[in-house]
Amino acid sequence: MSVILNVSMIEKYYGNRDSITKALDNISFEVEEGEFVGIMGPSGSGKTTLLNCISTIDSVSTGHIYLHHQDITHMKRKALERFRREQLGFIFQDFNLLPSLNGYENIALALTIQGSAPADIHARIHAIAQRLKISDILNKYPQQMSGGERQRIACARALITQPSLILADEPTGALDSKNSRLLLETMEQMNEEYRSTIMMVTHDPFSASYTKRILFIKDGKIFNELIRGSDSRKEFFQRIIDVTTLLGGDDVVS
Ligand SMILES: Nc1ncnc2c1ncn2[C@@H]1O[C@H](COP(=O)(O)OP(=O)(O)OP(=O)(O)O)[C@@H](O)[C@H]1O
Repeated sequence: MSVILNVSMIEKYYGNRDSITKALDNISFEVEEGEFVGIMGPSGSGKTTLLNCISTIDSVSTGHIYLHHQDITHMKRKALERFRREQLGFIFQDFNLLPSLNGYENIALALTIQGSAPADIHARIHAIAQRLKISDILNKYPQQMSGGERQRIACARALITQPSLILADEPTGALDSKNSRLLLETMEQMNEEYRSTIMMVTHDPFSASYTKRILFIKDGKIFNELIRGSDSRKEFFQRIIDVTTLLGGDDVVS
């Protein structure tokens, strides 16, 4: 397997000389193509900052991030926009679907912007919709969908351009347990069937147990790493609970 993402000695400071927060403190790791990686850690530990630096929504203070060996920390605005559109897929807690477009149009948007032929768009959407079991909600508008349906449309939208990397920030945050489970199974399917490389920030050990590897962050540093290996999801869940208990903070479940 080849390394797709290389995060090298990144630091991120917020604020000014009077009040500085070191949100990321010398973080380095690699992600291989086809991995499903979880990022966990207490509130304020730097999880979202890390994801935002990888997605280029935020910039690093020092260090480098390479995607497919391209340094994404030093790109011009136009190149950045293109990079995000073509290389990344996003799944957010609040779905971020456009309310004036139906499910089909929301999924199609990136391909339409890229100038793909309508017949090609149609074929790709229907293939993905069948796989993710959303064919019968493609005509609905976001306000007519349940939270779980919206999030599955968001997954299809993230998949449709076959991005190098899918970034998810607390994707189950607004879902009940049944829809969380459905979404996580969808993401597992995206990872296993489409070989999508996924990074997911979560504070929830149940969600994290669907990943194959977890990086735990504390005070902006990598504190621990868990690899699922041949563990069942339940066994992995228990190991995650052990680390979150050790880590403290808000990740401890009672
Ligand atoms: N725009 C900003 N300006 C100043 N400080 C910030 C900014 N964004 C984040 N921080 C600080 O950086 C640190 C890391 O924040 P971050 O949002 O990455 O944490 P997190 O692990 O995602 O937390 P949570 O689980 O609560 O979402 C925190 O101390 C936070 O207060």
